[in-house]
Amino acid sequence: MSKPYRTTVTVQTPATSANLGPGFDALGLALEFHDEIEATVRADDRVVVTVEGEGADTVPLDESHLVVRALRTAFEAAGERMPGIDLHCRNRIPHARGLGSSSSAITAGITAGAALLGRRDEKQPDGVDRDWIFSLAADLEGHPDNVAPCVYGGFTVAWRGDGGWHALSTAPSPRIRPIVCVPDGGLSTERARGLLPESVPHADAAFSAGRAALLTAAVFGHPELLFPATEDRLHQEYRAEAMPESVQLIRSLRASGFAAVVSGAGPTVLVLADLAEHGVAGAQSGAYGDRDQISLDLVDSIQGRTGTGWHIRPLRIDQAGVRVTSPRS
Ligand SMILES: Nc1ncnc2c1ncn2[C@@H]1O[C@H](COP(=O)(O)OP(=O)(O)OP(=O)(O)O)[C@@H](O)[C@H]1O
Ligand SMILES: N[C@@H](CCO)C(=O)O
Repeated sequence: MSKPYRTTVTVQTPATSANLGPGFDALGLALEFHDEIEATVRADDRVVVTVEGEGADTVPLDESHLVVRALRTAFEAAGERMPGIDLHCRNRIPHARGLGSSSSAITAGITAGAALLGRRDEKQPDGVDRDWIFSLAADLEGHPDNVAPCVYGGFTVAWRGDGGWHALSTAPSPRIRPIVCVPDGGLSTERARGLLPESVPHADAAFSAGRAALLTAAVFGHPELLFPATEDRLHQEYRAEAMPESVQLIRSLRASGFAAVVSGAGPTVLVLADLAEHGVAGAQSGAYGDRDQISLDLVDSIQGRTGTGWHIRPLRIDQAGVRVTSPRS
């Protein structure tokens, strides 16, 4: 017999940027802009989907909708029959741009399922069972580097080992300000993964392992090392033919000293700016001057290189990950 479900839940999920240069399929960062879904149990068995914002004209509204698949995954994992549901999606994360829209949809659906089922982790202040959600979401996505920051927030390292998926989430240095340059056109992760070779030269693998290790040090205490720490030889060049403008922009930004990388599978370009480097006196001691003004100056400076067709946005790092905003615990 099925449990009595909660009737309505609202869930927010952050955008994410994966890879961060050398951390292919492992490193990720949660960004402070969010999708939101509201799921309400219906009296009948129907699933009714409505969408506003990004993807409203393109995503399917039937059982193949990614959030619905994720909801179903949560109910099946709990051994429960999924009830009929009214699902309303407010999408702000653009699709197929390298900002983790699919991980956001998957995480939102599984979290809503967990909340409707009344599943809780009593060790967490907000009761959200993030480990359970992360494990199911990483299985559905197939790689964990967007899902981990989406679920846990902050800067994450994720991997698969004994006992399944694992992730470590930590707060990066407050000196780091992510700035995204989002183009109008998209590129699916599936296509971008199809461009990767079966194997890479040992020297390139060694180079990338070293840079990924350096990046974790840069993110925590040494943002002045972000420029060398974001060099990659595992994926960006192999995918260049599918996003020539992004690769061109990265070259131009790096030539001017910006730590610029492809965000996720692209084609968005992510700049990891060190506010101390671009800021005013006192930056090293933690007083970075007017952070918002520095960000605007950086945007101006980046805009000078992009030309039209790019949306440039300074963002804060989301430290919370997925949230059940209603009902609150
Ligand atoms: N909110 C959503 N609702 C339904 N489907 C979605 C949603 N978000 C993403 N999708 C599906 O996922 C696809 C995009 O996923 P894809 O993995 O290609 O890119 P991404 O997740 O935006 O970028 P990346 O993985 O590089 O960060 C969309 O085209 C759509 O099919
Ligand atoms: N690591 C993934 C991130 C995008 O989902 C990739 O680059 O294919």
